[in-house]
Amino acid sequence: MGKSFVNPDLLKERASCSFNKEELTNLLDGGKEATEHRRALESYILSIPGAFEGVSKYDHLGHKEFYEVAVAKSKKIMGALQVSNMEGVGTPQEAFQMLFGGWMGSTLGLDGNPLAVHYGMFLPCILGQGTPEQIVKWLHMGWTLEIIGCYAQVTELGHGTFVRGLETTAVYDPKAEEFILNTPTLTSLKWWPGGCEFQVAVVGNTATHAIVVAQLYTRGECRGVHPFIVPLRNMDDHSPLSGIEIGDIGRRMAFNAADNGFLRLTNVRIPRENLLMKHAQVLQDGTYIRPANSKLSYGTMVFVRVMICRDMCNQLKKAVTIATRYSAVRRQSEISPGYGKYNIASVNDITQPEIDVPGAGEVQILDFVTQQWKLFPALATAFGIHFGFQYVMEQYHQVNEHVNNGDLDTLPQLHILSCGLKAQSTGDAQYFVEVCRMACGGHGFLMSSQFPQIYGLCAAASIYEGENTVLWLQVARYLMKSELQQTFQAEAINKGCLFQGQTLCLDAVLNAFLCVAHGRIRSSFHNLQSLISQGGICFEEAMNRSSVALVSAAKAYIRHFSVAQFVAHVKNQMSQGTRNILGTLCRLYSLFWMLEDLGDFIIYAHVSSEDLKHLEMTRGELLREIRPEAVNLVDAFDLRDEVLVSALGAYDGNVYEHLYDAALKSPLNHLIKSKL
Ligand SMILES: CCCCC/C=C/C(=O)SCCNC(=O)CCNC(=O)[C@H](O)C(C)(C)COP(=O)(O)OP(=O)(O)OC[C@H]1O[C@@H](n2cnc3c(N)ncnc32)[C@H](O)[C@@H]1OP(=O)(O)O
Ligand SMILES: Cc1cc2nc3c(=O)[nH]c(=O)nc-3n(C[C@H](O)[C@H](O)[C@H](O)COP(=O)(O)OP(=O)(O)OC[C@H]3O[C@@H](n4cnc5c(N)ncnc54)[C@H](O)[C@@H]3O)c2cc1C
Repeated sequence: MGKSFVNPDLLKERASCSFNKEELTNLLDGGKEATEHRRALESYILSIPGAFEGVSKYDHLGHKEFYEVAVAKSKKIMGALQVSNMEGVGTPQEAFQMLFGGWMGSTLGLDGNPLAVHYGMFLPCILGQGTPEQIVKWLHMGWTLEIIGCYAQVTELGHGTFVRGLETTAVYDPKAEEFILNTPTLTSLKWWPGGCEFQVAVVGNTATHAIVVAQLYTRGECRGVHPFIVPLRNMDDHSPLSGIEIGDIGRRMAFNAADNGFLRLTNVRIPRENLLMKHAQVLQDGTYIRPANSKLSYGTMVFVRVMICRDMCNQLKKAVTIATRYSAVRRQSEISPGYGKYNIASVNDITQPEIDVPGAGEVQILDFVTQQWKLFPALATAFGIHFGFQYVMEQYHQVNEHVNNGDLDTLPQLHILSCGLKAQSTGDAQYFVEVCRMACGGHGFLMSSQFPQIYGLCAAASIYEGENTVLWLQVARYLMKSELQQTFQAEAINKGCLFQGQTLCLDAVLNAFLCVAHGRIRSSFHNLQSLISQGGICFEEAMNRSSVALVSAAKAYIRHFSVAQFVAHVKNQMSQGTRNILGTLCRLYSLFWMLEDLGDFIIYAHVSSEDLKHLEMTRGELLREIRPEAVNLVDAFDLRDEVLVSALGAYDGNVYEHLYDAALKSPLNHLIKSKL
């Protein structure tokens, strides 16, 4: 693509860096070896012929062609990974995680990935909900793509959020030792199951099986929702099996490389063994054995919510890398005459051929403080999401181990943390990706910038796996009911001054977030109690009446958690330079989110007008501190060009050449040429 040298503005940005970039990359990866391992895996995946095909290759395709290319390409990459021994760089499972975890998803040059649900949900669901025998039976076929699964998990045309209200039924027939599945109404059609084409087998490798969640009936009694493996297609010719009607629900705002489908089941019979029976069982005679906790069957949702945090972190890192590099290269307007020229002339270590930089008297748009106030909080928030994800992932493993040992005590906390972080990370990422897009002006609106795809993925994640408001209300419900309530009865003590000298003190800031969380929770609790005791209404009705404030309380609780994680990481072992820049980012993260909820900080943390003046001055200082480090910080995310797939965000910063190359791929240009 165009020039082989690096844009001089980016060279200048990279010429001075106050911290060790590689150390920061290692810190994010989880150690030096982890970075090396990731890089080797990336290179391996990218060495598969046809894996990376540049920017905007498929943007112009129609729905069907786009999906066909996506399935063929995914299948090819997966196939290559499975037949190779991966030359000691890792396992296919790790490669799948990389491809589907938001890190390399767009490497395919596509919008989402048609096998993500198969590898990210269908198989984890079997692993989490199946008995050892069921895992042996299904897992291998899944890994090798002998079968492809989709996740008709919950959502129906008429119900998504309210899982208990699903209408699909699975009635046990003890004579045949089979379940009979039905979607008896229009509203009970499974709707949205994603990731694997439901339609006619366009390229011969579409969903063959589904995990279907249905109301289980045995001996005439409804036992609640349970997961079943339902074969969908004849394995020889891929035609739908008897009683199965399947289709595609149409093009969506984004995610169009994956498809979403619908499914009608009419008297579909499956063997008893197709009920995933790790937690609840139906014996041959129809005896029902209850799970230790009815919510254990929601385990896949918990897992996926945790993984969404990682995905959002990766998406935001991409967006902020693209926007920051672009802002360092893009020159527009003058701050004062000659300001921009002076910037370039001051670079003394450019090893590039002499080039004439157009607009050299104009400034890098990254020098506009308003631009910094758009990008740097986004950058800081990417770190915030990263540390939150790390913590909840560890918790997930620990709680899973407890559950496997029969100890369910920590399940509610994990549910709440995963709901809260899923809602916060998707909300923050969606917000900041849009900010980054707008920070790139007109070019950010192009598909070749990659922003539309990234934004679409974040917007979708705010809805799927639990719509965010609903998840915030789960957090709030826990806060209102749990033992924590006792703790929150006591007012958190305001530790006074937010500043130590001129510096925003992280411990004091953390305490201010705690005061806000306590205050919000306490006030919601008192409101709830008075609605119940004086208003004479039940808990649930009182929850609904207070729900706007309850969502704020839940958000304050989770934001305090995230600030606490960030502060804890700044205190970890690392070199002084890296600690300084992480500390600066942590201050900016805290300051940004404090200013977003300033009213709460005034009420509950007693932030004064003096503090506010000081905070605004500190904002300017933090932005000035981050400015010379910004490009180096996004470089430390270590997102290769083939992973970013963006004309605006390439490492070499040759934005205009890449934009031109991408434009030439438009099929309309081929029409013009042929007429000439
Ligand atoms: C590449 C990416 C592709 C993306 C693919 C996307 C896939 C999907 O979107 S799949 C569909 C996902 N669907 C959802 O996430 C539905 C969201 N709804 C729910 O999770 C639930 O219905 C609910 C949590 C909103 C409410 O559940 P319900 O059964 O109605 O619960 P109750 O109100 O009766 O009881 C609440 C009770 O249960 C506790 N609880 C709820 N969920 C869990 C859980 N997962 N683990 C542990 N505990 C859970 C909750 O805390 C309450 O406890 P108590 O207050 O003690 O009663
Ligand atoms: C791209 C994409 C992929 C998907 N993939 C899958 C998949 O593979 N498998 C699958 O099963 N599903 C999938 N889904 C469906 C998804 O899980 C649901 O759309 C989601 O859970 C929200 O449910 P809903 O659509 O019923 O929204 P609704 O619940 O109807 O929400 C609409 C509004 O009502 C509000 N609301 C609803 N209930 C409450 C409440 N109790 N309290 C307060 N407010 C409430 C919500 O906040 C929201 O504002 C996918 C969705 C998308 C967008």
